Amino acid sequence: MGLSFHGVEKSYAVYDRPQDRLWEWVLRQRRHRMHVALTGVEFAVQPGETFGLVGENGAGKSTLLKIAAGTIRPTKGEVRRDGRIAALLELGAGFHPEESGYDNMRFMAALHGLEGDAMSAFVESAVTFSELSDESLKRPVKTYSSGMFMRLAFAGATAVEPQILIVDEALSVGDMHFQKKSLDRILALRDRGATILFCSHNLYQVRSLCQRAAWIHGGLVQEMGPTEGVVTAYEAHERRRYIHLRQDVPPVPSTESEGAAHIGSEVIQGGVPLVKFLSLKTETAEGVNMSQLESFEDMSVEIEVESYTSDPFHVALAIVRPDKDNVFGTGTQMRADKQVLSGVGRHIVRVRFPAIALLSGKYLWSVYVLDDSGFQVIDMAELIQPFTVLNRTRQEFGLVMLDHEWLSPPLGVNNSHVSSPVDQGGRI
Ligand SMILES: Nc1ncnc2c1ncn2[C@@H]1O[C@H](COP(=O)(O)OP(=O)(O)OP(=O)(O)O)[C@@H](O)[C@H]1O
Repeated sequence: MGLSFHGVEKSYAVYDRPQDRLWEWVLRQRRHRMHVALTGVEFAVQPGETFGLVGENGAGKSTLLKIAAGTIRPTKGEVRRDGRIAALLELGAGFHPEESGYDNMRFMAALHGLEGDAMSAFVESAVTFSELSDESLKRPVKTYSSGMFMRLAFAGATAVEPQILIVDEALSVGDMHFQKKSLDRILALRDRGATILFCSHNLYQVRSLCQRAAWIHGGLVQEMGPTEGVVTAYEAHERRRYIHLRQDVPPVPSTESEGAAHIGSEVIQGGVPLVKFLSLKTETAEGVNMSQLESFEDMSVEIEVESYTSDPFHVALAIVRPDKDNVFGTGTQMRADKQVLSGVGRHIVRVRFPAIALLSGKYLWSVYVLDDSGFQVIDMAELIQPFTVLNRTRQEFGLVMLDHEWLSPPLGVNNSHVSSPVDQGGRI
């Protein structure tokens, strides 16, 4: 069923100097030490499931993906794959640089065992998806820009409908238009029941795409289960690591202009975003963009974006703590009517928070512009417009006021002589 790992372990032989490999062979004397990159991996991904892998650099994710794809063998244990597999790893690594785009697609088809009409259909499907011109496809691939190269590689890798798909940061292939196209192809495969193993440093994408996830740490599966819990645990670990490394916690922008450093297209790979975040404005009875507000005030938020395309998109926003914990996030893709925005020009999104239930503390905003699937981030502005909330009217503490009701003792009863089992435990 799908893809499963049984007691998988991978160790690499590490040589201090390249020549030690030769000396070891000549002298028949061990000149290496073993580095255990992965151990005790045991889980299964079901058909139709998208399973995420998260973890810091060097944790062992790529090793696990390569073992899943069959490009390297585990030292111990085994992987079972039930179905045709496509791996979007090291895209284009098998290309012959001197050969044309067309010929490389024919080689790929031959590797899949395709001949005649089936080969022609494969090549046709791949070159159409790549959107490369006939002239480009006749040239050797070594003359391609890296974007063109990756587009053809992605198109070829997904031209045979896979039942198992291994994806490693492949969603950052090419420009925004192609990234969206690639993501749509992956989502379509998922909807048709493919088993997907998805590895990314983009935790937003892992959260939105994957039902379950594993956090790999030091070659071990540190945590595994429903995505939200796993990613949250990993984020908490990363924060602790960051604080430990930096000693002094990085300053959170304290003014709007400092916050703006995080805004904009530099976060987008491949150029200018097709929809750009412009501004966020908050309003309470006290005024606009107040840096301080009271708990339980009515507040409205207005976000302005500009679209340079007629493609539909969504806008999401989050209230965030300075340590980056999300307090609350929502987006137009979560509205009951799932209404998308579309059309070239400026758009305004307004949200009202009646009697906002934030308690005393410092908060910031994060805004995301997303494609129509709600997965791909087109533009974002994180940790902007800090504001402080003061809770002057109530004594409850914490981040937010939760609706609650005291059930015992009943209202208005003087129970000073009554003791319940809970009271005996010293709690109320
Ligand atoms: N061919 C190799 N020879 C020796 N050690 C290796 C080899 N490939 C990977 N390693 C080591 O194995 C460990 C896991 O590496 P891996 O590439 O799987 O990590 P990763 O989680 O994918 O990291 P990243 O997020 O940076 O891609 C690292 O310590 C790495 O140095």
